Amino acid sequence: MKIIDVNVRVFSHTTRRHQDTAGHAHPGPPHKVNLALLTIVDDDGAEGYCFAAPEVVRPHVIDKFVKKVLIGEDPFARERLWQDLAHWQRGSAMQLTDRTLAIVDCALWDLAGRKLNMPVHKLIGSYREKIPAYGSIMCGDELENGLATPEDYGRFGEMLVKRGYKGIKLHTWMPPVSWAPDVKMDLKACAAVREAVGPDIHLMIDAFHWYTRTEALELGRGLEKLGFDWIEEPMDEQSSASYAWLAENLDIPVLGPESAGGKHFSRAEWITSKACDILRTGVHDVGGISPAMKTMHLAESFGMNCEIHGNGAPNLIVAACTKNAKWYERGLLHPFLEYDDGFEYLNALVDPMDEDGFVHISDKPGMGEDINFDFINANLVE
Ligand SMILES: O=C(O)[C@H](O)[C@@H](O)[C@@H](O)C(=O)NO
Ligand SMILES: [Mg+2]
Repeated sequence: MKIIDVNVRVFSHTTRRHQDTAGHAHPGPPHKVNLALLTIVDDDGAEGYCFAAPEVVRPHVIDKFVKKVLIGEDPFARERLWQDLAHWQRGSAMQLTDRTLAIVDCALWDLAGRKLNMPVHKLIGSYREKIPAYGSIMCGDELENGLATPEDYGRFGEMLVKRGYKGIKLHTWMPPVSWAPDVKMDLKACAAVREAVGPDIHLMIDAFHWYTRTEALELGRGLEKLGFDWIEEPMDEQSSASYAWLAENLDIPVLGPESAGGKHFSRAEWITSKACDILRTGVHDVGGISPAMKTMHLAESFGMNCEIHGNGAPNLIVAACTKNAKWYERGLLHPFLEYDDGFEYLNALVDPMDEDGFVHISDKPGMGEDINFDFINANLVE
């Protein structure tokens, strides 16, 4: 078996999610955005797919790196192909990113599953068929009755509990919100949600990513009084020493890193430097399902949980195949958006959640995405 082609289709679809200047999502009017579908084809005609931001799989990256490594190779040689791509990163002038490695790794897993008519989580070795989800709320905003006040967060927390969530994570207010960041307002929003949902719902925070050590300490101490499960990314994750200081000075578990580079290698350093109590990984953060699984196993070896960043089929697969993730991050959520409406390019949600707050893992072949190829091919932009 050999890979004979790697191609990218860019298509447009309609969404009400808009990105702010920090890359965080907020609701807005329907608008068209572009998305890419990477396809890897082998000489039997089997195909594997993965969705990506178009710039992550732009022609330069595909032609100069991905095709050079993959074409002519065995599609089942995922580990060697990942290692080969990873070794091309250093000389790529930062053009070959972990995001691209993630897309390629996922598409290779998808090809294997579709070819063998097996779901990927069973190829890897399934641990569970369903997992509890926490509702991951969008960053705060200044929209009337949106997420503009602590009371807005409290009301939305109540709505999420009624939907079945047993855990809720707040992303609080950050620039470009005019008056953000503000530790005291963060704590007011957290207190309003705790008041609204009661003591038995698990609560977490993912705060402004650039607080100082003393601001993060003030936030953490306040969360301890509110019985939060963890504090996430309150400071720049490029300083693991700051997180080691914070973890030393707080009782509430410190979780990370999410956005720090370095794949599973840097996450090993976060463990040995005691920079976190709960580790974090994410398929798109560490370069694919394969390195995300390595990160989960690394954490397990140290008796640690590792929480997985982000929604979507690849992250759900990692959660399905490991014991030491407590949650699936379902989101991002907002009072003005109906998450269960899904997307035009998928015929079904990849992460349906029952009324008890469990997301059920698909047994469809591959990554389990029911892709609407007719929609994609009818909305190509390039
Ligand atoms: O834009 C981001 O930083 C992410 O979407 C982030 O808001 C969210 O996914 C996250 O941090 N989850 O933990
Ligand atoms: Mg986060």
